[in-house]
Amino acid sequence: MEVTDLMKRQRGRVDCERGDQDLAIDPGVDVPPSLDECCSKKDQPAVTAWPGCRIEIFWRARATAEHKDKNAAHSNYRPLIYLYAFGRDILIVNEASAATDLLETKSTLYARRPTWSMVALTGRQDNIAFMDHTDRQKKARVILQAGFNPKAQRSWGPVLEEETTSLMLQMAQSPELFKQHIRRYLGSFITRFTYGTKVEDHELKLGDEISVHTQQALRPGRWLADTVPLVLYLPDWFPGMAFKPWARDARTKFMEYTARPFRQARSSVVRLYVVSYPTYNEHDTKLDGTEMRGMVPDALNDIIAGTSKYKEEELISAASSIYTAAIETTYAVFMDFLILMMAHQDVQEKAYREIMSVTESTRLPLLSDMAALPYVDAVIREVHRFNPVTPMIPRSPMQTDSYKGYRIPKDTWVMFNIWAMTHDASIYRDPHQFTPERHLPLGHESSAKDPRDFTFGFGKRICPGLNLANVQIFLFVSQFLATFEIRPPLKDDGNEEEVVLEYTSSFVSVVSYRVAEMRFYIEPLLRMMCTQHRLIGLGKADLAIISSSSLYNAYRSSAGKSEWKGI
Ligand code: HEM
Repeated sequence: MEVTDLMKRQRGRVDCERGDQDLAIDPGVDVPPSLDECCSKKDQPAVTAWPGCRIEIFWRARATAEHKDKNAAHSNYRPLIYLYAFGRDILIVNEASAATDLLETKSTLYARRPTWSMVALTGRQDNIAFMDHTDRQKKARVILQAGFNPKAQRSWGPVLEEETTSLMLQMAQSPELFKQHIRRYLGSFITRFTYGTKVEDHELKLGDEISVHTQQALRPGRWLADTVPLVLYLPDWFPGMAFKPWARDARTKFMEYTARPFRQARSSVVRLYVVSYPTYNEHDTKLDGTEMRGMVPDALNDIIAGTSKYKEEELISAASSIYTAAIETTYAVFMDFLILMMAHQDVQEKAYREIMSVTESTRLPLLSDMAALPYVDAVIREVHRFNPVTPMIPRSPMQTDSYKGYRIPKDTWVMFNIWAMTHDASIYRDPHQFTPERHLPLGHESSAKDPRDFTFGFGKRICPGLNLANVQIFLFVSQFLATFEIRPPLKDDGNEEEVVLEYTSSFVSVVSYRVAEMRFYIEPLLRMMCTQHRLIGLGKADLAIISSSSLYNAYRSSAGKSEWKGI
């Protein structure tokens, strides 16, 4: 059972033993109910746990009082849950106010991630997301934030607009390959942004592989080394040590993926200097400029010229942290959006009409249209809320802490349950309903809290790529809606299938669907129709307006076969 699963589906009976110590509790202060009481009360939301683990449910009385409103049926979460599992203390924080108290008010204390043995074994120790909150980590974050912030967006925003439009065209030409098109679009933009180079197919494949490795490395309970670190000293041939060669392979691939483009960018910067300044040495401060543009070559320029406040190692950390963090999360949001639109045709239609009222069917939406598309923005917020793609944010206090009378020992894995926060009925009425309208102000009622305040994290380690993510999601969503209609697959009797949503329980979570994945993912897009006024542009400089009805006819005549080239 995964922690993410545990938190999303608190069903079934508690399977627990009484622990011999109240590890996280200061005696005499607001003592929680005993385990026997937790396990025997019928009205308790039962918690599924790992066999043999001890479990305490904190603040039962307070939580019960708070959940008395009419949405209480949906609020199955206690504010804090303590688990002892995998040989460590785990505290699950379900309540938004507790997250704010710990991660914003005590932001420095909680600015650390827990340690995973597999992070170092797979070579991710210099990745911003897993490093301690050191000077190097802070500076690497600043490099990323500066690259993605709204000011810098002026340079990459137009490029992203064009690349999104090209993606729409590619998807219209071969809709059955839509997943590959989306991953290539995400991978190619981020590589171009980071290193200033084009992404090759084998690099995309490698990038996908390292993303899978990262997710596997982070799985709680999967690795014996997380629970028994001593096994790290056993030889490979020892029974149960198969994870070691796996980790070595993951590490080699990760190094290949991150070190090679960095070295390439570096040697290109240096080469240029050597040509421009034959007497060049690395400490030459007269150097300026390189033809390669991107976060790494630009920063290297300054570092080599001695005009930067950053070191090369900080840049390496920044650059090597981007790919998995950016691609998997954004891809998951795109997939959630497609599936949710398939399930909610009325929402799709409303958003489409709003877009058409702004673009008047003459062009695809651009970033300058963002403010004029409040319903599209509401749809995006609701997609984030409905299935936060990083449902758990892990942190660990640097020192033993005390919170509302409870002791949280140093090194406890504190898991912030974002899913519970975005499904808290006291913040979002009918949280299990997909309702974009909740994000629009109505009369005197203000709109619901922006779920992105939760889904991008908190405090000192808030996602540094959130501006890029917001911009890219807006472009994808608005251009997709302007171009395509997303419908469920057809059953044998010709009727549309009912859409039943499920979730994957991976570290980055995606809404999935009960029918076989291929059929589910491909069919709705095979049935894409560009209706009369939905037009596709090829990019600003070279705008080709294609009659959408001719696209549709071409599609019909080819009966959706993969060899169809569209236009
Ligand atoms: C929808 C898209 C995204 C979501 C939902 C998302 C969410 C998150 C969350 C929840 C965290 C942990 C924050 C915390 O501990 O409080 C995080 C960290 C991070 N994200 Fe994102 N992210 C997204 C896109 C991106 C993009 C596009 C980039 C880079 C271009 C990025 C780079 C990072 C990095 C480097 C970290 C680690 C920060 C640290 O530990 O200090 N993310 N993200």
